[in-house]
Parts: sequence; structure tokens; C-alpha cells
Amino acid sequence: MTTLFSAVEAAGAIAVPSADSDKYSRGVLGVVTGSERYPGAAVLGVEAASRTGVGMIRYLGPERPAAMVLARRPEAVTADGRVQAWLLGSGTDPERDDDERARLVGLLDQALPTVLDAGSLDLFAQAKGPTVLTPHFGELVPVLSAVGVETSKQAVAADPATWAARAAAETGATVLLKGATTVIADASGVRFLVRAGQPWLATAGSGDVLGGVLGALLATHQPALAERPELLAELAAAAAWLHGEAGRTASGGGPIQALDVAEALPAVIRRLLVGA
Ligand SMILES: NC(=O)C1=CN([C@@H]2O[C@H](COP(=O)(O)OP(=O)(O)OC[C@H]3O[C@@H](n4cnc5c(N)ncnc54)[C@H](O)[C@@H]3O)[C@@H](O)[C@H]2O)[C@@H](O)CC1
Ligand SMILES: Nc1ncnc2c1ncn2[C@@H]1O[C@H](COP(=O)(O)OP(=O)(O)O)[C@@H](O)[C@H]1O
Repeated sequence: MTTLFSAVEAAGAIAVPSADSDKYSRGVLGVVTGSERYPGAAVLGVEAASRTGVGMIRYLGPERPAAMVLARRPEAVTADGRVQAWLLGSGTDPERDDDERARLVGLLDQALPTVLDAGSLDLFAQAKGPTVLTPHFGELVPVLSAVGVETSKQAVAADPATWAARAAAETGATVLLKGATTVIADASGVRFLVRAGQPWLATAGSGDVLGGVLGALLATHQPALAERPELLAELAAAAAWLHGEAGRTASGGGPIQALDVAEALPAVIRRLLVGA
């Protein structure tokens, strides 16, 4: 069944720490994003995840984006270690060498909750855990082509719900198809439509911020996801809602940049939790 996702549902997706929480029990997000060409995508995703609330972020991408991430967020850890969820692909190139592919496939073999964005969308068949694909209309076309379904960006734009559901059915992943209305579909069909945002969100890096929000929600719900697989689509919808509301809050009717959206997240979450 398809429903329009609401603020009350989004509030339910926030993992609020308690007196016995520590940084590990809250959830650690592993991030492999950014590249020499698009280092900023790494900064945007890490910033958004940290503003959504997570115990720790391990940024494990290339050197240049790593330096930029640390300059912006000294809280991020660049050493290997335990993680509860992965955010892969924003700002990366799917034309990777064999070593990089083997490394990413190794991460996916861990069967942890994973966001596959942008340059990692092609790895959906290697994902073993609960996986959300986060394509825009253009990025959905090669995903579908990889499973033998030919379409076009124009066709997807004309009927996003149908194509999101088709992609979820064919790939076995949960699909968050970005747009003015974001569609979330899983194996049961279209689950949620999210219309929280507004057109000022159509700005470079906005999707990288969404990836960070969703990564944080997956990392903070890893045990629950193992017990309740349908939660994956709920968290994807919550991420789209928080992203949209943060965009609306940051904008106030005027222009915004992607980093403004990330910075507005704590205020949005505070309003949800304490009704302020
Ligand atoms: N500051 C940064 O580092 C940024 C990095 N970015 C990264 O840049 C890489 C390439 O991004 P794009 O796929 O946007 O590449 P392009 O901007 O090269 O676009 C590729 C194709 O997708 C279409 N397209 C782009 N956005 C669309 C949308 N929202 N709806 C429908 N069609 C759309 C374009 O028209 C084009 O045909 C990704 O890895 C992304 O994460 C972008 O997010 C922009 C900001
Ligand atoms: N017209 C619009 N109205 C509302 N939200 C939009 C609109 N256009 C894009 N968005 C949102 O902005 C984000 C754009 O993501 P994406 O296309 O991946 O951009 P980028 O690659 O620059 O990060 C998505 O979350 C999408 O839902």
C-alpha cells in the first residue's frame, strides 16, 4: 500500500540516545564516498550523517576527500574498524579498477545495511544485506538496464512510481527514487511517497546530503533492520522527509546550497522530538 509519509512517522525513525548509550551502541556509519573529481560529495554526506545523529562516522574514502572531511568534521574517524551500516558511492566513478571493486564487494559481503548511491549503484547485485538504492531519474535507467529492462530518463520522469516499483522487484533492493516527489518502493511495491521538500532543493550536492541522512538512519537501526526488513523502506522515507523538511527550513523561501540543508537537520529533528 502507498501512503504519503508524515512528520509523525519521521519522528519514529529517530534513534534517541539513552543514559546507557555509547558511541558504538548508537551506531557507527562507514562511508566510502568522494573522489579526486568530486571530493565535496564526501564532505556533504559526512556532514549530513553527523547532523542526523550517529555514534561515529568512519570515513574510508580516498586521501583528498578524507582531508576535506577531517577539515570540516574532525569528529570523523579515518581508521578501519567495526561499522553497523555503509554509505557507498556519492561522488564516485563506477569506472573503478579491480582492487577498488574487490574492496567494495568485500564491504558488501559483510551483509550490513547499505546505501548505494551514484557511482556505486551498479553494485546492487553484490549487496548481501538490506540495501537501499538512491538513484535520480537518470541513474535509474542503467540500474534497470543491468537487469534487462530498457527504459529512458523521460519515461521514468513520466511515471516514477511504476519504474521505482519495477526496479525494486527486479533488483530485490529497496529503491528511493529522487525527485520533487520521492518514491520509495520495495519488493511489495510502492510503499511511500514523500513530498516534504521544495524546488530550491534542486541544487548540486543535495542528493549527497540525502545519502548521509539515510546512512545515519540505517546505522542507528541495524539490529532492528535484521528483525523487521520492512523497516528499510520506512527509514528511506524518513530520510527523504528529513531532507525535504531541512531544505524547506534552510530555504525559508529563498535559495539554498546543499550544506545549508545538512546544517538545518538538527533543528528539524529537535522540532520533531520536542515539538518546539
Ligand atoms: N560537490 C560535489 O562533489 C558534487 C558531486 N556530485 C556527484 O557527481 C556525480 C555525478 O552526478 P550526476 O548524476 O548528477 O551527474 P551529471 O550532472 O553529470 O548528470 C548525469 C545525467 O543525469 C542527469 N541528471 C542529473 N541529476 C538529475 C536529476 N535530479 N533528475 C534527473 N536527471 C538528472 C543529467 O541530466 C545527465 O543526463 C555523482 O557521483 C554525485 O554524487 C553531485 O552530487 C553534485 C555535487
Ligand atoms: N524540484 C524539486 N523539488 C523538490 N526536491 C527536489 C527537486 N529536485 C530535486 N529534488 C531533491 O534534491 C535531491 C537531488 O539529488 P540528486 O539529483 O542526486 O543531486 P546531486 O547529484 O546534485 O546531489 C533529491 O533528494 C531530490 O529529491
